Amino acid sequence: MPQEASKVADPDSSAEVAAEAAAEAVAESSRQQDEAESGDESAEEATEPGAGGEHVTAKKKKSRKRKLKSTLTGKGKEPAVGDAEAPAGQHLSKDQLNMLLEANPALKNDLMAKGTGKESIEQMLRKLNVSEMLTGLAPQGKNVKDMASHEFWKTQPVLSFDELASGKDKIVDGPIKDIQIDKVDKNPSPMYPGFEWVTMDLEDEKQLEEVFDLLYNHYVEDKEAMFRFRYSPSFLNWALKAPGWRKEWHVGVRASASGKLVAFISAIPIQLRMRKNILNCSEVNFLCVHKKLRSKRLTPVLIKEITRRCYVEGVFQAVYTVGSLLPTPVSTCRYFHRALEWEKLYDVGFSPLPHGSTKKRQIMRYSLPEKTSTLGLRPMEAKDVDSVLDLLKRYLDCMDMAQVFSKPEFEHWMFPTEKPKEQVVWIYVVENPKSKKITDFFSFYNLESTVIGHKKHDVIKAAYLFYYATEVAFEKDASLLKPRLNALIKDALILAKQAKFDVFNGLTLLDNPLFLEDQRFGAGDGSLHYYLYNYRAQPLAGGINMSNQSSDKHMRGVGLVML
Ligand SMILES: CCCCCCCCCCCCCC(=O)SCCNC(=O)CCNC(=O)[C@H](O)C(C)(C)COP(=O)(O)OP(=O)(O)OC[C@H]1O[C@@H](n2cnc3c(N)ncnc32)[C@H](O)[C@@H]1OP(=O)(O)O
Repeated sequence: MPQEASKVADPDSSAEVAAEAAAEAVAESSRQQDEAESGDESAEEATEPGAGGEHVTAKKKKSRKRKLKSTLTGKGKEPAVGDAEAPAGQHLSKDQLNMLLEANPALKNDLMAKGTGKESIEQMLRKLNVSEMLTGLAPQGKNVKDMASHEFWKTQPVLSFDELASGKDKIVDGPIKDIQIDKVDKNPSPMYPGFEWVTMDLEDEKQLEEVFDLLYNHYVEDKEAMFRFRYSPSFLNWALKAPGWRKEWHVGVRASASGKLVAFISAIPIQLRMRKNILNCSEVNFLCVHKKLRSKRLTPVLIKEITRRCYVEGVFQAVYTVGSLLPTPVSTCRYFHRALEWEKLYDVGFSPLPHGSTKKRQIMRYSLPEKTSTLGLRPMEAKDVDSVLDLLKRYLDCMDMAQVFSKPEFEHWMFPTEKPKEQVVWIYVVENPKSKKITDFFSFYNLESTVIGHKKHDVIKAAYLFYYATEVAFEKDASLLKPRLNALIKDALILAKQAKFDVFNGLTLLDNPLFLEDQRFGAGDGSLHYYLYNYRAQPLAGGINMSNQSSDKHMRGVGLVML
């Protein structure tokens, strides 16, 4: 699952969203400056990482680039970004504007931070265009593309910004495009000259290591490039070989001359329930392009190829998560982080020292008891599988969107029998001491982040909250759920600390808003957008309110945890 590496938002900033937008503006202007300074030629030079002995003249490179662009986009020329105007806010009714604000909680916050007090939010809204409204990044609109500027995405079967803006109540859940399997191309799409497609064989440790290396050096970073996800080979082995996995869905690109792996995209099959409909779906993840091959439009080629490989297998829908805004999220969740080793997180720049606080006070704030307190809590055992799966299924039925777990899938994800080199997932159950029934469970997985260029620490060890469920969720008295979840998650924090994790991360999905604040999770600076491919659906609650804060009034839309 992919996403943006998030860290704790600085609570001292007057409006974190505005700060985030400003940081993006700086990054954008430095990027433009870089481009202006480096010129086309050096960018060309950069397109062949590790291409070893291959000798290509600058002229040849230019003509190759032109040829490529037309082959890959199917057009001779791509219109410049921003050629087409998005519909202006003025065309929307008050109801539509309100609906947009509701669909995009970050926006209101942003407008309030930017407002002069003279204009109402509604007046400010009317000055924006639709895509700006949807993104919540309105004041930095130049970083946000409207639908027409998404040269690739506007050609794909995904919900457009305008469709959402024209009224979410009008959206009827269902496939966008009817795919005729016999018309699907049996051959891979054309690849850039000098590069070639490869189907990675992840049963081969060397090839698994190659994927690890690519991601280790080039995968998702936070906005300031301080941290980069470090998915271990054991993790990748687990994530990419879920029941029903297909080798053909582990797609790589190699530089022909050197054989170096320079790009990757993957999918695994899942059954996804969207409200009442069950979709035979693929979950797309680990899209990565070598840093020196960026902005060459290799991504659309990779996406088209994984799409083709899914279509060939009769899989016509997909789900994926991305940290950045594309057309058009079905939901958006926010990252939250609970410090376990606050001082280390402070040292590496992950957690700020709030104004007026001291290091000592922060360490105290995040201290935890040595021992767990839930009666009957213990590591899960093989004999628990059926009861825990049953509990999880009933709990996930309370969510609008969730994976439909088969027993082998449940075992793979939460109780793997194969013991990897590095432990990936932890799972605990609560057994009622009298009835011996399993009443609750929780799980978390291990995903480290590389600390880029730090003298003292090279890695942050993060536990990510995975699935959990409790019988209390089905009690008539809804007020019982919050204390129960708080007790369980507090124990999860204690166990994660015992397992030497530095931080415990979670999103605003499932019922998480019921405990994030009480368990001292801090809001992160990253969001995670959920997307569906070839499926139109009314937006789902992502656990955040109009001010982008965790909210128990906006829960139970997203029940799918992606890695
Ligand atoms: C039925 C089966 C369907 C299967 C397919 C379902 C869809 C799956 C979709 C994939 C789900 C992946 C889930 C994950 O793994 S999300 C994790 C993505 N990986 C990273 O962030 C790792 C670090 N970054 C990189 O490796 C590169 O920056 C990437 C590869 C992200 C973009 O490389 P680059 O910066 O060099 O761009 P380009 O010049 O090649 O291409 C530009 C075009 O690509 C669009 N773009 C940029 N980033 C993403 C993104 N993360 N998802 C979808 N589209 C993206 C962009 O809007 C533009 O299109 P348009 O705006 O002009 O239209």
